[in-house]
Order: sequence, then structure tokens, then C-alpha cells
Amino acid sequence: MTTWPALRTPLTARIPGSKSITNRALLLAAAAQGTTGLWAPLVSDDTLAFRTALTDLGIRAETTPDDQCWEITGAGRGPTGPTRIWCADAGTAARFLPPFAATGDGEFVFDGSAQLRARPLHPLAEALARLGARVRTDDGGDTLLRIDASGLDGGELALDSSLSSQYLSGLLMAAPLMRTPLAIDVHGLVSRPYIDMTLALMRHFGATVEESAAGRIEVRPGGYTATDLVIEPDASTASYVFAAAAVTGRSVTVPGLGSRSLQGDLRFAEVLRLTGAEVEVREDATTVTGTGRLRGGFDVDMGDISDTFMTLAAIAPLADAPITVHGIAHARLKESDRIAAVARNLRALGITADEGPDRLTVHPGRPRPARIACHRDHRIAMAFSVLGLRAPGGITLDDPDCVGKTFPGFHAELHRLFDGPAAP
Ligand SMILES: O=C(O)C1=C[C@@H](OP(=O)(O)O)[C@@H](O)[C@H](O)C1
Ligand SMILES: C=C(OP(=O)(O)O)C(=O)O
Repeated sequence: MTTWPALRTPLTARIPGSKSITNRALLLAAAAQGTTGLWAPLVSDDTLAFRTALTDLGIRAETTPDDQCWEITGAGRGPTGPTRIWCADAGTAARFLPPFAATGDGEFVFDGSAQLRARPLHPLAEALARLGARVRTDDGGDTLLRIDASGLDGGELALDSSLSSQYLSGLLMAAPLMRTPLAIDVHGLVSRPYIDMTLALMRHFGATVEESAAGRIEVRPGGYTATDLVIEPDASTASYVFAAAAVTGRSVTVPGLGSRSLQGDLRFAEVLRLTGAEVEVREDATTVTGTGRLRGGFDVDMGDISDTFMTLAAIAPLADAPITVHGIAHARLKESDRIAAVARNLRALGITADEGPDRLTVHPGRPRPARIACHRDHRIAMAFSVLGLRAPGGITLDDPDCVGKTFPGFHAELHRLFDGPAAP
């Protein structure tokens, strides 16, 4: 019998580029003077929507035939309207592009899908208004936001960042194009690692940013300088193959995602350690080795890495004791109300799940066949597909294609890794 050595053969996952880094780099390249090369960008619905929005704003974007490099040529200043901008489902587009537009001139009208319109944008609109922008949210209307731009002064701003960190990232990235320094006092920040990512990438493009312990961030005017960037694999996406390793007892390596990563979601691998998986984070790669059995009986704060809480919640029925995730109230404001949607899907599978405003507890159980309601949320589809590897009757997704938001090739890759012969 050769089953055991074959099962121990490490699998190497092909994880596409980080959505968050790709869309920040697109914005920063568009704001910089000169041509930036973005290597290994994510090619998916969210990044293509962002890129198209930039070309609609007059930015030149070219692609090598294999999509391995996007060349973006920025003008070193804000854009010129009038322009109508379609953000599709992309929260990052709706939150990063308006502050950039407000540093330019003319009218900008932002619109997006019904799903995106249901997500809060008023903290950003109010912050832009306090900086002197003429901005209107279109309550009940057919747009997200209208801006009549004539450049922005900086100044001082208090920003409640408890609903999303993306408003803060958007304002910070636009700040070097403002006429005077911008200082933001940040309150209630969720998803902190995304702000660290924003600041690191702003510095990579030459911005001067200072952060004080008291939660104040100051950015000086002076623009950005075009520079090349190699984009890491997406750590949130990697959570699915790491979780799959944990539940199947396989070993999965993601090359290019290691201790130097800019992405907080790599900490999901540490969370898997609580379930008994072995985790090795090297400088340039991460490997998770599972046992096929999950240890439960813990309660973990995933407020900083909430995109990955569903990955844990979906596999939690396989654990030997309940698992609780807390600190994730803001996950109710994403592509779906993620706490409610995950709890309902688990119940449909016959699993006991109790939710609170900012938490979810999942009890052990044997999933029965069910059709998963994806709510057009890519992460519901990907997280429950991992459970499907160990659910006796399998699982069915009502909308498998919604994974295109961040990983169009997800189903093929999961199949290649876990249903087919062991990868070399
Ligand atoms: O800045 C970013 O790139 C992101 C921030 C997070 O949103 P919140 O800050 O709204 O939690 C995360 O959920 C999203 O997928 C990407
Ligand atoms: C919350 C997400 O996306 P968005 O960038 O639209 O906020 C996500 O990808 O899980």
C-alpha cells in the first residue's frame, strides 16, 4: 500500500495575486507621475472593475499578453471630470476612488451594484465634506456618490473607522495629492492590518507618512513616484487551501506568501494552529499540514482578519468541540451579512450555529447534503467548498461563479489539489 506516502506528498497551491494589494497599487500608480509596472496582479472581477474605472478616469493601462504585468501611467495629480465610474461589487473601488477623484477637477458620479449600494459609504462622504469637497450621497437614488471636485486641502479630521477600514485607506492614499498636510485621528479601527498595508504601499510609492501611538496618522503633500511592484498571492484566498489541508490531513504550500507578507490574513494560518494543524511560515512561503481531525473548544478574535472567519466557521462542524469567533460585527456589512448568512447555511446542513451581534459559535456535527445560498458572496462559495471536501453527500452551491470576484479559477484549483492525483 502506498497511500500514506502519497497522501503526505506536499501540494503546491497556485494562489492568484492579492486583491487588496492590486487595487491599492493601481490607485497609487494612477496618482503617481510616470509608469509603474505591477507584476503578477490579480485578474478578477474586483481588480478589472478597478482598472476599468481608472481608464475611464483617463489613466493609461496596458497589459502584457499573458497578464503577468500591468503598466499604469499616472499623471501625478487627481483626475479630470466629468466621468461616471462603475464600481461593480468592489468595496475597495467605492472607498478608494472617491477621495482620489476629489483631489481632481470636475464632476464624478460613482455607481455600483445593488449589493455595493447596500454597504455603508456615508462615513467617507462625511469625511470628504469636512475636508471641503462638494459631495452628495444619493439616498434611494441610482448612484452611490457624486463629487463636484476642485482639489482638496488637507487639515485635521476625526474618523470613525468602526464600520470599515477602507474609508481611512482611501483618504490616506489621496492625501499626498492634497494642497496641505492631512492629519487623521482614528477611532474604533477595525481590520487594522489593512491600514498597515496602505501605509507600507504609500511609502513604497514615495509618500511621507507618520503615525503616532495615539492613533493619529499624518501625511505630507508631495505626490507619489512611479515604481515597480511584485504582487504577493492573496492571503485571504490562501485560507481556503490551508483549511482544506487541515481537514483532509494533507500538506499545502503557498509559495510567495511568507513572513514578509503585507497581508494580515496570513494570520489565519496561526488560527489553524489552534485546531491542531502544523504551520510553518518561512520567509517566502507558508506550509500548513493537517491531521484530518480538528480540535475545537476555543474562542478566537478575528476582528483584524474577518475575511477569513468564514473559512474557519465552515470547517468548524468537523471539530471535536464548539468553536467561537468574535470581534466580527463589521463582517455583517460586506458582500452579505456574513454572520447571518454563514449561520443560516450551517443550519441548512443540520449543524447548530448560534450568532450574536459580533460573534458566531459553531457546534460539531455531521453535515447533511444541502444547497448553500451564496448571496453572491465569493467567500461563502469558497469557504463551504472546503467543507464539501469532507461532507459525506458533498455540498451544492447555488451560485458557484460568484468566486469570480477574487478567484475565477477557484473551483478548478481546489479540484486539482484535492480531487485529482497528488501534485508533484
Ligand atoms: O482594505 C482592503 O483592501 C480591505 C479591507 C477589509 O474591509 P473592512 O476594512 O471593511 O473590514 C476587507 O474585508 C476587504 O476584503 C479588503
Ligand atoms: C469584503 C470583501 O471585499 P470588498 O473589497 O468588496 O470590501 C472581501 O473580499 O471579502
